[in-house]
Amino acid sequence: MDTFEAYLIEGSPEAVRSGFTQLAQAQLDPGEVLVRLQYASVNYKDALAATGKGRIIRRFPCVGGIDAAGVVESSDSPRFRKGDAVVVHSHGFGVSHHGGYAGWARVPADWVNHVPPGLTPLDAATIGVAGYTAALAVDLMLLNGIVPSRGPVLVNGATGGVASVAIDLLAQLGFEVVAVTGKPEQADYLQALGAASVIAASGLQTGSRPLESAQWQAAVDSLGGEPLAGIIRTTQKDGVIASIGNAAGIAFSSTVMPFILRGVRLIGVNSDNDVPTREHLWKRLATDLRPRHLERIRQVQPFAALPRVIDDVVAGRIRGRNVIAVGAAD
Ligand SMILES: C=CC(=O)SCCNC(=O)CCNC(=O)[C@H](O)C(C)(C)COP(=O)(O)OP(=O)(O)OC[C@H]1O[C@@H](n2cnc3c(N)ncnc32)[C@H](O)[C@@H]1OP(=O)(O)O
Ligand SMILES: NC(=O)C1=CN([C@@H]2O[C@H](COP(=O)(O)OP(=O)(O)OC[C@H]3O[C@@H](n4cnc5c(N)ncnc54)[C@H](O)[C@@H]3O)[C@@H](O)[C@H]2O)C=CC1
Repeated sequence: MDTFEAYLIEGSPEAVRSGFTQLAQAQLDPGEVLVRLQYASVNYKDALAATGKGRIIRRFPCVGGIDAAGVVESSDSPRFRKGDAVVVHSHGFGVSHHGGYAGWARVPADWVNHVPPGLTPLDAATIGVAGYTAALAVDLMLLNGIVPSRGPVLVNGATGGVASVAIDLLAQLGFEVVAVTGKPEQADYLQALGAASVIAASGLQTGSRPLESAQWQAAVDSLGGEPLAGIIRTTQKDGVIASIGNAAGIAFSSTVMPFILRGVRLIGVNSDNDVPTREHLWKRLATDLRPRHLERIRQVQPFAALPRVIDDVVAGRIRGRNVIAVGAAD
C-alpha cells in the first residue's frame, strides 16, 4: 500500500468541496484497527456531508463515508485479528475521522464489529448504518411493547435505506407494515420487501386536530418535520413512534394530547452506541433479525460512481441501499 484512492471532503462548513484524491497510510487517523476496505455505502448523512447541505463534517479535510466493511490488516485491540471480516460505522467515522470512501481506514476498536457468521462483508455494508439503525428501532419498539396483534406499523420514506430494512424486519416479525412513500410507482418493490399496503405520501390522511382517528400502533419515521407531527396525532393508545431521521425537516409542531391522552411514546433512535449494544444488534442482524431481501435492497456501484450516487441521494432519486465497491473483494 503506497497510496490509495479516497474521496475527500475539504474546505469549510460554508464552502464544502469533495473529490477523489490519493492518500498515504501515514495520513490515516489514529486507531487500534487498520482495515483494508472493500465496501462502503451512501447514506443520507453521507450525501449531506459531501455536498455541504447539512452540517455533518466536524473536521476538514475528512474522508467521507459513515460506514464500511472489509478485512482487518492489523490490530492493537485483542478483539480483532488480522484476517477478520469487520464492519465499521458511526461515532466519528466519516464525520471527524477519515471514513469509508477509501481503500483503507484506521479506527478505534469501539467503532468496529465482526461481520457475524451468516453475513458477508457485502451484506454488512448493505445493512450499514441504515440497517443497523432500523434494527435498533425495531429492538427498542419491541421493548416498548409492540406486538403484531395490535395493528399496523407505518414506515415512511419507505423506499429509503433505513425504511427498506425496517419494512423487511417488521414484516418478517409478523407485523402488518403500511409503507408511505413519495414514489408510489415503487409499490412492487415495497410489497416484495413485505409491506402489506403502500400509500402515496400525498394521499396520507393525518388531519390537523390535536388528536385524529388512531390508525397505527407504531411507526418508523425517517422524515421528521410535519410528517412526524401527522404520525403523532394518528397513533393509537400506547403506540410507539421511533424518531430516526430528518429528511423532511428538523422542526415539527405537536400538542401534548397524544402523549397524555393516548400514552403515545416518541422514542429517539441514535446509532452511536456502546460496544455491548452494537454486538447485540449485529448478532440479531445475522440471526432472528436477518434481513431477508438484501439482494433486492442493494445496488453495488463502482467507486467512480460515488459522486453521481451522492447527487441521486440528495435529490431523493434512490431506492434501498447504494453500496460502493471501494476496494477489491476477496
Ligand atoms: C446516520 C446518522 C444520521 O443520519 S443523523 C442525521 C444527520 N445529522 C444531521 O443532520 C445533524 C447535522 N447537525 C446540525 O444540523 C447541527 O449541528 C444542529 C442543528 C444539531 C445544531 O447546530 P447548532 O449550530 O445549533 O450548534 P452546534 O452544531 O454547535 O451544536 C450544539 C451542541 O450540540 C452538540 N452536538 C452537535 N451535533 C451533535 C451530534 N451529532 N451528537 C451529539 N451532540 C451534538 C454540540 O457538541 C454542541 O454541544 P456543546 O456542549 O455546546 O459542545
Ligand atoms: N438516528 C440515527 O442514528 C440515524 C438517522 N438516519 C436518518 O434517517 C433518515 C433516512 O436515512 P437513509 O435511509 O440513509 O436515507 P435515504 O436517502 O436512503 O432515504 C430517505 C428517504 O426519504 C425520502 N425523502 C427525502 N426527502 C424527503 C422529503 N423532503 N419529504 C419526504 N420524503 C423525503 C427519500 O425519497 C427516501 O425515500 C435520514 O434523515 C438520516 O439522516 C439514518 C441513519 C441513522
